[in-house]
Amino acid sequence: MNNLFPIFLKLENLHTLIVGGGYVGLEKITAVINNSPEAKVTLVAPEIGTEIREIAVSNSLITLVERKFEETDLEAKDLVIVATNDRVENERIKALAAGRHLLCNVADTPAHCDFYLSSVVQKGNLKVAISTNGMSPTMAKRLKEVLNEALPENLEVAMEQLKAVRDMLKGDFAHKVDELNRITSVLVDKKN
Ligand SMILES: C[C@@]1(CC(=O)O)c2cc3[nH]c(cc4nc(cc5[nH]c(cc(n2)[C@H]1CCC(=O)O)[C@@](C)(CC(=O)O)[C@@H]5CCC(=O)O)C(CC(=O)O)=C4CCC(=O)O)c(CCC(=O)O)c3CC(=O)O
Ligand SMILES: NC(=O)C1=CN([C@@H]2O[C@H](COP(=O)(O)OP(=O)(O)OC[C@H]3O[C@@H](n4cnc5c(N)ncnc54)[C@H](O)[C@@H]3O)[C@@H](O)[C@H]2O)C=CC1
Repeated sequence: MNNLFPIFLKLENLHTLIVGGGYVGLEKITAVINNSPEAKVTLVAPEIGTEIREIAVSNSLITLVERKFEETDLEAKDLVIVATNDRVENERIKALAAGRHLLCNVADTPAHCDFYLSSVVQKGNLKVAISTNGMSPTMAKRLKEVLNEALPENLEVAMEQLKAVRDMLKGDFAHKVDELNRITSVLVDKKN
């Protein structure tokens, strides 16, 4: 049973702190920017890898802070991703974040995460997020590849057309729902 509650965040409205600038820090900032190119991100670490520096050079919304984490880094942040190679420090940062009611992900310790990052299938406006409840990130990555192949490319056109119908439909909410269900029933009708 997977009890995680999935939501889609508008990271451009939030300020995300990433602690750690190594391999995992790079993975996490890449995931953030690929999904939300206008995300406001501050990354703090004494050693910041060249790939992260390159990403930051071309993105003015990313601030790099080249030193160890300090508690004041949590000020005015909404979301925290902790990815240092110091487990004890990761745990301390998580506790400080919790003290401020900040949502926190600790890359190497699922038990200390308030949220997990997901594997993401993107087709235009469609986005499918996958979680294995932390059981196997590799399975999530593979399923992403399977779904990416399986989902048709023309979904974007279908979504645009449905949006046009949706914008056009007058009447009450129940009527709209009925009409949209009727038009899209072909998607779920069993063959024969
Ligand atoms: C719990 C979670 C917390 C979190 O990080 O948010 C977590 C935890 C851990 N990951 C570990 C390892 C790996 N993680 C990946 C990859 C991804 N990990 C991601 C998410 C999550 N990873 C969350 C659960 C997601 C879920 O519910 O399924 C993805 C989906 C999203 C992302 O990170 O952006 C991204 C795939 C993106 C994509 O490509 O689609 C790979 C594979 C690879 O890199 O190719 C490996 C190596 C192989 C392996 O172990 O499977 C370890 C052991 C560390 C160690 O051994 O030291 C832990 C800690 C532990 O499990 O104890
Ligand atoms: N969830 C996941 O997907 C995975 C998690 N991990 C775990 O993530 C952790 C980090 O791994 P890597 O990025 O490969 O390590 P790394 O050695 O490449 O980078 C560590 C980074 O943490 C920074 N750092 C160390 N102390 C700090 C402090 N006090 N404040 C701020 N930054 C600090 C370093 O400067 C460096 O930038 C490890 O504990 C590892 O077990 C590893 C693989 C996958």
